[in-house]
Amino acid sequence: MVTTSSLNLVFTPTKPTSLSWKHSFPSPFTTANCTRRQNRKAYRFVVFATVLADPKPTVLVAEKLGKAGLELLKTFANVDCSYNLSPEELCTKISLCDALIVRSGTKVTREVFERSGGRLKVVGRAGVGIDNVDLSAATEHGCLVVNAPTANTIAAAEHGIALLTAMARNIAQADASIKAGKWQRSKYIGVSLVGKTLAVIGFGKVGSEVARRAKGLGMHVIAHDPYAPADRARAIGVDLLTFEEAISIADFISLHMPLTPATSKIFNDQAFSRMKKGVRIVNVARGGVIDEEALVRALDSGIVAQAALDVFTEEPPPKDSRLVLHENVTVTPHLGASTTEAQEGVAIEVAEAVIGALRGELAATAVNAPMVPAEVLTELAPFVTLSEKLGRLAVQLVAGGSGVQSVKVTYASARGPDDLDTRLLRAMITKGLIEPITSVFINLVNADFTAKQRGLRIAEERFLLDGSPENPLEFIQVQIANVESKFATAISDSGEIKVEGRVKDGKPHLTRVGSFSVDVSMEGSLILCRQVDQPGMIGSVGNILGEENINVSFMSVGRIAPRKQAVMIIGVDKEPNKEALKKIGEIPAIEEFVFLKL
Ligand SMILES: NC(=O)c1ccc[n+]([C@@H]2O[C@H](COP(=O)([O-])OP(=O)(O)OC[C@H]3O[C@@H](n4cnc5c(N)ncnc54)[C@H](O)[C@@H]3O)[C@@H](O)[C@H]2O)c1
Ligand SMILES: O=C(O)[C@H](O)COP(=O)(O)O
Repeated sequence: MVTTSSLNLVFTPTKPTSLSWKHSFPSPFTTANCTRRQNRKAYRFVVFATVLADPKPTVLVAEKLGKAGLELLKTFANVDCSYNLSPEELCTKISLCDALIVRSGTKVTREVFERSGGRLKVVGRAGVGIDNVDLSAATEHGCLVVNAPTANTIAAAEHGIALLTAMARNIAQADASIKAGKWQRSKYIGVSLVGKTLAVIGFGKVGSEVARRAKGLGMHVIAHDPYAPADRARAIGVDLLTFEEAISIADFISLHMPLTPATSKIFNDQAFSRMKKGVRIVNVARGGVIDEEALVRALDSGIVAQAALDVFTEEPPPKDSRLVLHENVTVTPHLGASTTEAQEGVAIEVAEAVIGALRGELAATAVNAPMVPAEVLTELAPFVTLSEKLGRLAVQLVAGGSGVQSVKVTYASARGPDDLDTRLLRAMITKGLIEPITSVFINLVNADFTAKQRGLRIAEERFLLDGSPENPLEFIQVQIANVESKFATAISDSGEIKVEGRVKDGKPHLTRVGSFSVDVSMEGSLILCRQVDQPGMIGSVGNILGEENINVSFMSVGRIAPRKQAVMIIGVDKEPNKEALKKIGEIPAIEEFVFLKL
């Protein structure tokens, strides 16, 4: 069975390679089972290797982080805690940093990535919302973004409930009144929650915890979330409705979705006009999901009786903000995640993720890389190495390399397409294809972007084999179409450069070049020769290399038939000088040859 898809990945590196892994941090594959604090079974990601001159990386912590997280970071990195940096100060410092940790108060803009000069490898968001990080720019610059998605969930849910109850009983206003010397019992009559309908918009981690707690208060809870599984809602006794249905029947609305282009100002004049008169709104998500001027109009007209807000479009909001000063509005300064417990948890969660990413380990909380289950990664590890080497080898066979635009990758496997996740392999082939001909560093994050930018199209094919699906792959074939080769032998009968490899005893092997079957371990550097098949060839080439003190690690000959043409592959420990290569080319029986670095 053959299926085809074009390159559509965001992703990358993995195991150290001689080009990309020059520091002594442990390999991602030997440390894959890093411990995570909570709920970490789900997914891990292959991140990347960094090239660091200083054995210790530098982590810039730009906002206050819990002590335990800082201590953890200090065991691994030089930690620079510089709070309240101006945008310009951040951009100036960033070129000296391998990682940056922020909360919601720091805008990590495109300029930050540009000014990092490629050194910034990971941005850690000590919290959930990543709307303050320019994810596209991070991806384009191959910078991983990780967050701390679970440690502040309960704190945010509790804050939502605190605002809900405080708003319903006018706690903040009554407190201010009594402190101003007044005693206004009839002014601050509240409303009851029991039996009222609460619409939770965004039924994720925080939303579902709010729903659970609101049910405990005797409320009827409904929710809207286009992506939430119905069974999760059912399990808590919550009906999932459309946006219009949910907002039109609710007495209270609590917001818990991320700020995205789709949710920006979703609560606008039109939405408010559909609500029940006297509705009450809580927002501990993001200020930007509400059109704040429209909310002021809705409060003035009485459509919205009260609002309790922890988040604002601009933080801090302007001192004269009509919304903040409105008598029916209760506000807190983005305190949802601000409990001692949550901040310690978030700090550890983000510190672990950042350290793991800098070590090149598999990170569980990446937000701009594809999710690949840990067990898949472990199984595919040797094929990951093979993929990169095949890409690296194939592109070096192209005459003038940079004209590569159309690549076909064939995966031969006894597994069905659904049982073989090839995203990692495809990215490593991309890495192998692009890195030798550019100065671009390719990793899990930017492989897709870089390939697209270069107009490189990678089509994937599955070749379904009979037999046991125990081994994920039998072989991988990389073909480059519409190019000339500097080693004509690598061109297959159908006109493409073709190389094929397999994993043998856990090691990558080159098993085909063009139409020739070969079998060599893919290590170090290779000399590929096409020659007339005759005795003494191995000795002739070996002598020339010996004279230059170049160690030969292996030799392999593949031939069509005795005394006809053969392909000889010689593994060498270092690059022969020009003179030695010239002498090899002058051996009469050698028709063509090429030197390749793996
Ligand atoms: N105030 C705070 O201090 C604080 C603390 C934690 C989280 N938050 C914010 O709360 C929000 C939720 O956090 P979380 O941890 O529950 O995230 P989450 O990813 O677990 O949940 C978000 C949910 O929103 C849903 N969603 C996406 N688009 C939607 C749309 N158009 N309409 C309705 N639902 C939509 C998603 O499907 C998801 O289920 C985020 O914006 C986060 O930044 C704020
Ligand atoms: O998205 C979040 O995690 C919260 O908004 C918390 O933000 P903070 O880290 O700035 O408190």
